[in-house]
Amino acid sequence: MLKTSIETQKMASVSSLSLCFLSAHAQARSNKPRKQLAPKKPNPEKFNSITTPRPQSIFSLSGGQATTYTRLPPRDDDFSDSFAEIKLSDLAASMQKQKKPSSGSKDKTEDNAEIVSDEEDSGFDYGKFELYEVSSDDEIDGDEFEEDELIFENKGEDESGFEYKGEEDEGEGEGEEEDEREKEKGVPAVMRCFDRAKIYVRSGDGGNGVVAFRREKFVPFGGPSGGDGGRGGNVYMEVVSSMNSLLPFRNSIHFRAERGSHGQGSKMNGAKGEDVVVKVPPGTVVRAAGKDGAPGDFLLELLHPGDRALLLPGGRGGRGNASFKSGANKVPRIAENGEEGPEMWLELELKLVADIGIVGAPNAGKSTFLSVISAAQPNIANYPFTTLLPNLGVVSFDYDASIVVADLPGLLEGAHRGFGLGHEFLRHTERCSALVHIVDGSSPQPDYEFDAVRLEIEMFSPELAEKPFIVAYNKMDLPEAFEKWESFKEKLLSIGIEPFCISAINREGTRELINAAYELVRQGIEDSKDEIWRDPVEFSHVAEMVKKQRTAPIDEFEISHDSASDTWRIEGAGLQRFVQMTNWKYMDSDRRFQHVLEACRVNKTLIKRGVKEGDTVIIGEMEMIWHDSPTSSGPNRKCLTSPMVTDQKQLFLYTLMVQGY
Ligand SMILES: Nc1nc2c(ncn2[C@@H]2O[C@H](COP(=O)(O)OP(=O)(O)OP(=O)(O)O)[C@@H](O)[C@H]2O)c(=O)[nH]1
Ligand SMILES: [Mg+2]
Repeated sequence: MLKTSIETQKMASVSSLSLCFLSAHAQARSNKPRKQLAPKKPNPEKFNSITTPRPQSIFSLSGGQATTYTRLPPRDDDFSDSFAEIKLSDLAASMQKQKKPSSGSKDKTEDNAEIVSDEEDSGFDYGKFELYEVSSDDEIDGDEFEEDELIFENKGEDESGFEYKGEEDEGEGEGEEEDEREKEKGVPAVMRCFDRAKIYVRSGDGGNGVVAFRREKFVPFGGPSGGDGGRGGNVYMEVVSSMNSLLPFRNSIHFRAERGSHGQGSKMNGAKGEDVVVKVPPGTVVRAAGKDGAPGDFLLELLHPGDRALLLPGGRGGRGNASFKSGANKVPRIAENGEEGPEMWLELELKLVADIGIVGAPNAGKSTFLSVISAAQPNIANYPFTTLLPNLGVVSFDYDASIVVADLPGLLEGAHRGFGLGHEFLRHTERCSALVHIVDGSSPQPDYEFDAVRLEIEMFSPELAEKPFIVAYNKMDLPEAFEKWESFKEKLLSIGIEPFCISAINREGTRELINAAYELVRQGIEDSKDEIWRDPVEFSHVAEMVKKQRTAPIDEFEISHDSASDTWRIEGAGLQRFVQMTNWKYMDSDRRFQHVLEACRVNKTLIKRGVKEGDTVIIGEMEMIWHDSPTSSGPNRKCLTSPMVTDQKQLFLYTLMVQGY
């Protein structure tokens, strides 16, 4: 609705700039500590760790379809063929077959026979494999196995988790998008927020200038003395080394700098608004928020602690009437509003800056390894997916040599397609110079587990698969791991990889392993010596971009016409800024506004385009009515004649309303 009273209109225009903010919502979820189980019985026999490590050559696997890794059946054929055929859905079917008879009176041997016959079609004996695992573990440590078995049965029944979810997602192609959404919802908030955040930043508005005149004893005509408003606070983004996730942005997503103080009499300028500094962890990528789920434009990448970028400069303070004094107008009754501070929604993405990434299947001992080589204290327990978020640890080698090691959640079949947790966090290894691949030696098929994880890495990103890596065969203190070490080693040697064997829990072989990994990192640094001398990064380009937009010439505008509503819309950053800073409260503002419209040829262009009496003209947030001559305006309306306009049509300004009210 249009208001017609000029006074109320003016008041409205002053307080008109309302902004709508999206509200973001995040709920905290407690991170309940899980029960820690006792380690398995150690093998009294000692093992010989390999002490002549060599950086591994790049290993790439052929094959298409991802496969299960920890629960793969024994295979006698070529592994690359098998990858193409194994389906998780087959596995689930066989697991269900296996469960049915167990509730009845059949014994294990009967179960086994039934499953074998069922799998004659698929060609893989998953059920048999599960039974094999039961009996083998049972022999070693019956009590402990019961817990393991329970966990995997629950998964089969879709009560707890990840594997079964993967099986559902595998389903029909048409529901893929829906599945993706469900999967996204299924991830706990703490995991979603670990490395992604959406925040709102706004720099401070400039303070308003004021109209004031010096009135002192013996100074009867002291002249204009209205001070300028202070500049609004800036928004900075700074990298702090103490942060290693974006989780703090779950609680606070709005960052607004303070507005500048208003000017005062006696030529007192307003104070500058307080800056706001958004603190982010090293490795944060900043993008402008995209629309409709599309990724926004890349803005910045902040890698090193201490990096500080000016994102949004504060708005300029409005000038007071002292600044408008001139030879022609010695008593100016005009002052400007402060410039509005720019605002932005930003998407933050964290890619951890670590030198080494520890990858492997769930429960392989990755966190245990990190805990023994560094001071990090990740959760360690005898079940898969103990680690839900990446852990970082710093390993020192010398006075001045240290590396950052990242322990990632376990990788599951289909991780590259988003199953399990690995996919969420695999990208954190993109900045690593090398990988340490931990293989659980006590798993039934360590070599298949190794192949499957390698395949997942390759499917996720070929660049990642090309990074140098070291293979560590863990849990050598356990008899079952010790037995399989020789065959595992042989297999890897046959493809040109020299594996390490370690017992992370006993700290055996771990020092040699991390030294070898450090050697890889050092070598990588040597190789890319030239690249390291990066040019000093220019972080102010975002602020420059914003400034450029805001200081666009006032005579650059576009006019669009809607003939249905007789509305003319004038778009131009410079002109809009000018409108916003015009303080309609003061007498001379209207006159100045008319001058500017004439000078930048807005009136002429409108006349040329055929504007007529009573048409609505919108510039920025101001809505005005066009009158062909001063006399055609109503009695309540104030007509302003510009000295530059004589007998032609003029745009007479009435501050009728401000959009948004
Ligand atoms: N016997 C033995 N047990 C080990 C060894 N290393 C780790 N473990 C045990 O293996 C279990 C899993 O260890 P974690 O370090 O949590 O394994 P992880 O790879 O981080 O597991 P996720 O975080 O679930 O992916 C724990 O019970 C550890 O105590 C080892 O060298 N020997
Ligand atoms: Mg872990």
